[in-house]
Amino acid sequence: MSVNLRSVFAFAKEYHQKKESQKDIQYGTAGFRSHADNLDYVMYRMGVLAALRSRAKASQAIGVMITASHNPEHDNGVKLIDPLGEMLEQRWEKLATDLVNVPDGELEAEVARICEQEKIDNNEQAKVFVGMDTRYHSPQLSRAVVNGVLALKGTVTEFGIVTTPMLHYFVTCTNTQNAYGLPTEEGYMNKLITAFKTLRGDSTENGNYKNQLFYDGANGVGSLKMLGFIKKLNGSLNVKVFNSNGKINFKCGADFVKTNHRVPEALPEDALPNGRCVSVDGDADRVVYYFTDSDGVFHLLDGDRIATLLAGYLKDLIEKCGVKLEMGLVQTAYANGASTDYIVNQMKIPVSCTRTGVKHLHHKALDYDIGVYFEANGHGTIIYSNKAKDLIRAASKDESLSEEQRETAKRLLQIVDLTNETVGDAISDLLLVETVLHAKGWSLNDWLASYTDLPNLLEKVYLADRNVITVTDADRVVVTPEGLQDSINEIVAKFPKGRSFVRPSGTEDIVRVYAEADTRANAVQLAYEVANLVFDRAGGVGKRPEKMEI
Ligand SMILES: CC(=O)N[C@H]1[C@@H](OP(=O)(O)O)O[C@H](CO)[C@@H](O)[C@@H]1O
Ligand SMILES: [Mg+2]
Repeated sequence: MSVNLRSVFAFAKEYHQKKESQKDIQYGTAGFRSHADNLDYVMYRMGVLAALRSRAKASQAIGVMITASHNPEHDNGVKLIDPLGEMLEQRWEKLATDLVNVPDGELEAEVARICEQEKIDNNEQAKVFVGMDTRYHSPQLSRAVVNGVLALKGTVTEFGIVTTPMLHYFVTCTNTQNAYGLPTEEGYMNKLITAFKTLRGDSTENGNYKNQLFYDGANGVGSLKMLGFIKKLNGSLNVKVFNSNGKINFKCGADFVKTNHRVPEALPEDALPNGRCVSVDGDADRVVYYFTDSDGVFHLLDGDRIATLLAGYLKDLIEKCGVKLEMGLVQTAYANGASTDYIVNQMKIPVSCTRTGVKHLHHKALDYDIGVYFEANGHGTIIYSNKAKDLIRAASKDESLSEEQRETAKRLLQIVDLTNETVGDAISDLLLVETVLHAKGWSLNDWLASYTDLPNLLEKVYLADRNVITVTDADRVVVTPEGLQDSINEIVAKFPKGRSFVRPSGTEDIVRVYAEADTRANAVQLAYEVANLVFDRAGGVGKRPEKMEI
């Protein structure tokens, strides 16, 4: 079979045209994201690119996930998954951006250019996996991706509606010849549930830990899949699902809860007070915990908190079974300063800070034998090196160790199985958190007591062009406009424990302002001053940023 690149253009011109009015878009923090109406040609071209990527990677499977995660219902998006389940290599993000932005008439030449540059033989097999979230426009956009792959004579496997982490998992399983697990929904669920049940044993309650979880599915694929899990969990974890049938992410989901610092709509009455609640986002790769206490006060346990809980527990198990492994924790600048302080000074675990976006965290976490990485918004996982897995496996069989040490090593092996190492996975993460809370006999209040968050705020500022702001040093320092960083520093210096930074979002047309300080009033004032400074110095549009309620 020989592939005629002209057909890529002919197909596009006939069925997936790019209008001349389409503005350039960029492969951002998590792929392309936009209003669903603007995405047909983007999807088609990403199908083309995925086929090319597969050929460039010795015909291994490449994933294409259609989702706009935590964005509103009218948005959609697409991200590519590399052979080992990682996010697309950054060099190819640039190719993706170039391919999407050329006019139809230049498409054939652009594809030829990529083939030449990347030494791609279009007669090789191309294998592409496609998955989508529950948005009503996802099936239609999925057709466009499939057509893109077929235009290049690749083969497509459609997984239908799946969470983003499930598709990452399927890609990894396939490319490891099933060593990581079976690339089916059944295989994924069985792997997690078997490990979870083994870790939990017969008792489902322990100390302050109660076997009842309230689960906000963000009206997305996360609710659908959790309903499937519940059947297989057989009561080993009681989960009450809510927000399973409405508008995706609307007044619910992990992003809503984290950003607004309040419970989602439709929280069941029996979750109050003190019920253990959890929210995932629209594609179920993020998770946050929360509860409302007897005085009606809301408490959030976010990604920073999850990272400390999991890392602390792993550290204890590793020490107990006596294997020598270096563990590290990776955060972004959005991590609460109190969490970083706690990890470094109390837990004595090394911490690194990377740019926003899990691909950066994941990459850094690979430097450790065991790398725990989480964004504050609840997106993260744990990765275990082969060395770590080998040493733990050897310890589980080592007759020179005590029975207790061997059992601890076995427990660690189950924890490894319960982790979706390919990417942050809300369901796997929550099963890990439940396992640790259960083992410790902790309520959420016990967990909350480990450290106290600094009051913090995340604000949005609208600019004519958000890209006038460029940043460095893991997003913490503004490079342009010149002088802006000095002015931010002057404001920050006025607030005890003050910290604030500014960066353009990679998923929305906004600039984000983060602020934290010793009191809520100070954090609010700091965010307000920095947001207005950015508005004035960087070309703000629309209404000036207002002061958030205290
Ligand atoms: C402050 C924040 O939460 N930013 C999020 C958000 O990215 P932005 O580039 O900030 O829009 O979406 C990303 C994808 O889900 C996620 O990785 C990241 O953490
Ligand atoms: Mg998401």
